[in-house]
Amino acid sequence: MSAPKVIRWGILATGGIAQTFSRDLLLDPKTRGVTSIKHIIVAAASSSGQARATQFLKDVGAASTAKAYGSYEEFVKDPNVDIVYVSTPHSHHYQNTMLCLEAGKNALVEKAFTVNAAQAKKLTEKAKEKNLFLMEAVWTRYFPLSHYVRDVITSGKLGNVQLVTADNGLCLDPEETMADGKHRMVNPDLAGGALLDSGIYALTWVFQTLYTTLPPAQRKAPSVSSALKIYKPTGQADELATMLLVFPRAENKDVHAVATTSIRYGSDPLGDLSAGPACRVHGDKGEIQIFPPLYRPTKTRLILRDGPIEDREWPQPGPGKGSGWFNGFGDGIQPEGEGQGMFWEADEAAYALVEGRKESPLLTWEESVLIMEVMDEVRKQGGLRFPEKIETTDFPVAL
Ligand SMILES: NC(=O)C1=CN([C@@H]2O[C@H](COP(=O)(O)OP(=O)(O)OC[C@H]3O[C@@H](n4cnc5c(N)ncnc54)[C@H](OP(=O)(O)O)[C@@H]3O)[C@@H](O)[C@H]2O)C=CC1
Ligand SMILES: O=C1OC[C@@H](O)[C@H](O)[C@H]1O
Repeated sequence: MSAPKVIRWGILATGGIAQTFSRDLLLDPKTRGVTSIKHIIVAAASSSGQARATQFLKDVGAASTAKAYGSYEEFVKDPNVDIVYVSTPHSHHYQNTMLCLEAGKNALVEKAFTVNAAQAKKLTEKAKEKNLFLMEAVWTRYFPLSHYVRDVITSGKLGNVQLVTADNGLCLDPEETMADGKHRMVNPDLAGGALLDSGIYALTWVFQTLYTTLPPAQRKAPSVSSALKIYKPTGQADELATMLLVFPRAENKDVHAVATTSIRYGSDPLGDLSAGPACRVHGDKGEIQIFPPLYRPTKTRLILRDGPIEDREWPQPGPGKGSGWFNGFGDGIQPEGEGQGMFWEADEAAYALVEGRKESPLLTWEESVLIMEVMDEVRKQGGLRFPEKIETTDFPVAL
């Protein structure tokens, strides 16, 4: 057996998700049956200073040779970095990713990809021009569970799919946990709000069941009707979004989808799945259900009209510490012994680098841009625009 190909990662920003991702990245890939690749972290950068980056590298268990940078600009020049994981708030993704691409670095960029579709398009154009890999880090798409659900749909088991409902409610109390309005979830300067933070997962389920499952030539953009509720304390970010999408299909087979998201109510208020599925894909021969939370589901139920009900559990492989979660509110959902599951997206990026692919078929550039277009339209219908300096496609802009 040949030695695994080593992918050298650089981590841009040292916040909550950077820590979770990095810990997952360094778990032994063999624990999930992956033998052809291996991830290492060779550098990290913090805009808060080099000491912060040094501490981060230590905390996540990177090798002592990994380099710590106190500036993103210096970091992207590091010749040892194959790919950068961009983990700043939404507001910064465009500037930070453009910085990486201009410096010739491949990039895996946290969700939501950018603030708007124009920025997303510019990034994909730059990646094309520079012949670089670029992917939006919607980790859920790369889970074995998501592969299974897409396969159920493409196999025709459900018949003609007619309706998808998907909900991602976070069950947080923003007045209590984000009282000063500065948290990235509600802060307009960081492009906060339910839609970009959490609505992206409801849309992910709608898109990966109704759009990704079609051959590219048959994919068509949906129409969008929506309503947003503005989070009053910060005034320029949403706390609740409701979206009705209609995907055009030939022969009167248009498919409807309802995607909902909220910071306040929870898809699984008791945290024990008692509220039932958070996504239902309804076909004329049956349905598949995905249980919450939609960003990290671990249970599916297949109900066919002429077959038995099939429940499946999808625990994440480990060995994780079972500790905590990364949204800063301490609501840990990672069971003891499991990894978080962020390694699947890292593996997908690594395979692409090894194979020379510039994008992933599981979330193409075109689809990321289209989803941003849908969220643009939802914000337009809801009268929500962020400050100009984070909506702009100008580069570089100091934020
Ligand atoms: N995939 C998932 O499940 C999750 C994804 N996310 C996504 O990850 C991204 C980051 O979220 P998260 O890690 O929770 O955020 P944090 O606030 O914990 O971290 C963001 C980091 O970005 C850097 N940063 C640079 N400029 C700013 C600024 N002006 N304000 C705040 N931070 C800044 C800081 O790192 P430094 O000082 O080192 O430069 C900071 O620690 C978002 O896109 C979010 O949607 C978040 C949670 C879960
Ligand atoms: O991406 C995310 O997924 C998990 C949530 O808890 C988090 O707030 C969000 O940013």
